[in-house]
Amino acid sequence: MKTIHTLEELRQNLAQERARGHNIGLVPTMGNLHAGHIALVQQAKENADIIVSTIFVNPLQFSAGEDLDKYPRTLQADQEKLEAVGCHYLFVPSEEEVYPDGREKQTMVEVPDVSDLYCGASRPGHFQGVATIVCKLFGMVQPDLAIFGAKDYQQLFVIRKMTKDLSLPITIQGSPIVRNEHGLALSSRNGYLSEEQLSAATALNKTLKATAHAIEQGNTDFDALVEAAQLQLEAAGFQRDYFVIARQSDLLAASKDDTKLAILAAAYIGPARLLDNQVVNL
Ligand SMILES: Nc1ncnc2c1ncn2[C@@H]1O[C@H](COP(=O)(O)OP(=O)(O)OP(=O)(O)O)[C@@H](O)[C@H]1O
Ligand SMILES: CC(C)(CO)[C@@H](O)C(=O)[O-]
Ligand code: BAL
Repeated sequence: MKTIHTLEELRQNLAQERARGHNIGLVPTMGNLHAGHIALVQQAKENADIIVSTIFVNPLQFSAGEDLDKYPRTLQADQEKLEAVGCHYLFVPSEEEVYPDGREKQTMVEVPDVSDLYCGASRPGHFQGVATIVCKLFGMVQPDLAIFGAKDYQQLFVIRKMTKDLSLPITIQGSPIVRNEHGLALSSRNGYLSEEQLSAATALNKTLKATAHAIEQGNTDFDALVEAAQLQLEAAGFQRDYFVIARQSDLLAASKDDTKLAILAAAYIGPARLLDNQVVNL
């Protein structure tokens, strides 16, 4: 695997790959890689000849006071994991390479409406930052295919809409959530938690599954289900962010007649804010 830091070197290498007839799969990350990220690379390998992973802790998607500075940076361990799974290129640009005119002067990409919901409401500007960096990575790598995890369900929705709205010739694939043996979705931010908090955090997935089960059994009192779920999470030691039974089509709150649902949740435990979701198809 070749690690590349500049756009010029990336473009030279990828031009050669394209000239050989290879198509390109992109796996964007913020690093501190775990088995969830490696599954994305594996899926990319099944669908593209050459895999480019990127590591960039994108300042534009962090709000003031968030964990930008303490976000774990573990480049050497990440390189070893990507090498082992057979990734071909790792692109690790500096902030200057990505935002040469500075963050404040960067043209921004804004996906309307959905960017203001849920994670976007808790983290103002977050999805503008995500859409902008992903759009830039698409321009830098010019992949045929890009893969994102279903753990960040709203992010995947935003990226699909951006790709469609901007007519970008890139196939977007989602990849299933990878969990630990107790059902907790793997996340870099799990590393902020103590053993005790990690164990309590399994309530997030349990609560989502219980809510999904109740809906599958015919319960349509979504307001009551959401409030019961929030109380369960609080009893386990979480503090509320959001818990919503949404429609898959536009992520707005579902009504009892909707049949394709996504239960989306974010909650705080200790120093971490965790995300998870459960899809329900009635
Ligand atoms: N458990 C997981 N299963 C599947 N995909 C995942 C998982 N965790 C992260 N991903 C995906 O990996 C990509 C990179 O995510 P990122 O580097 O932010 O990792 P993360 O573990 O989600 O970190 P964070 O804790 O900061 O949210 C995203 O597409 C994300 O959805
Ligand atoms: C897609 C992404 C790499 C953009 O910075 C990030 O939001 C993430 O890691 O999910
Ligand atoms: N996995 C989403 C990246 C973020 O939390 O900013």
